[in-house]
Amino acid sequence: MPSRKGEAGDGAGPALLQLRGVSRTYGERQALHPLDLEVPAGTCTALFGHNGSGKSTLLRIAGGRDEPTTGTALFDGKVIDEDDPEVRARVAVVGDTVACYPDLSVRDHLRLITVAHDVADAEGWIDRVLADRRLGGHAHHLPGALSSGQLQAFLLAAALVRPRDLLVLDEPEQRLDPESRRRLGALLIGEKEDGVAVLLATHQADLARAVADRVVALEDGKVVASGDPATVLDQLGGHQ
Ligand SMILES: Nc1ncnc2c1ncn2[C@@H]1O[C@H](COP(=O)(O)OP(=O)(O)OP(=O)(O)O)[C@@H](O)[C@H]1O
Repeated sequence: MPSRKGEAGDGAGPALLQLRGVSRTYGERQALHPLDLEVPAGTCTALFGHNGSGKSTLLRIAGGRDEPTTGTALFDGKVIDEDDPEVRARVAVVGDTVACYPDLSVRDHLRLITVAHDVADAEGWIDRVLADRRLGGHAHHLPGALSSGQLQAFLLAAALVRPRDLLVLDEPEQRLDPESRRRLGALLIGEKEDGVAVLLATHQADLARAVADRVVALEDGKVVASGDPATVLDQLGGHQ
């Protein structure tokens, strides 16, 4: 992966991501009740829950794209602020949209990201990430010409051509075919081996079993189960 600007540590110190008493209210709606969550470097936590259970809300806070109504969200010991250059440099977020320029190709988008993050040997990284995501034949296409699964792979590629110590992903398995899903699992295991802290929301129990060290189940914005994947997923019936 492109060299990181910060060091993730060896996992022995405080967790890279720490949420303490974090809640989020939208008007009258309590999307998240106060919760604590820690994701150490080199580990993966998977959020599980039905539509509307609060997963994306939690991910937005963890990625610095939203602020908690109460509580504190810390990245590497500092309050997460999207405008903090360190957060921008070290936290990569894979959401369900990307700010696309309709006239720029897939490769040009990825180039812009590598320039912003000062990545050495950018073209080499871009080629590798495109090939790994099975987008090699689409480098010169415009985003509007991608299928929904290819667009999902492109969103992932945008996070992978840049350095990162925390990777936040919102249902990255959506719209991927079986081979791309298999590669996604292998990718996330590789991220952990590289010392990256991974936080993802998923509806796919198999993915959580394969990559997560911890599963947190949410229901109506509350944590209803938390622990090792086998225990929590069995408790949930393993088929949410
Ligand atoms: N910007 C917003 N304004 C008002 N309510 C919101 C907003 N964002 C989310 N909500 C509400 O907060 C609750 C949690 O939504 P959230 O998107 O976090 O759920 P989710 O678990 O990610 O769902 P899904 O699996 O469908 O993506 C929902 O009831 C939703 O309607």
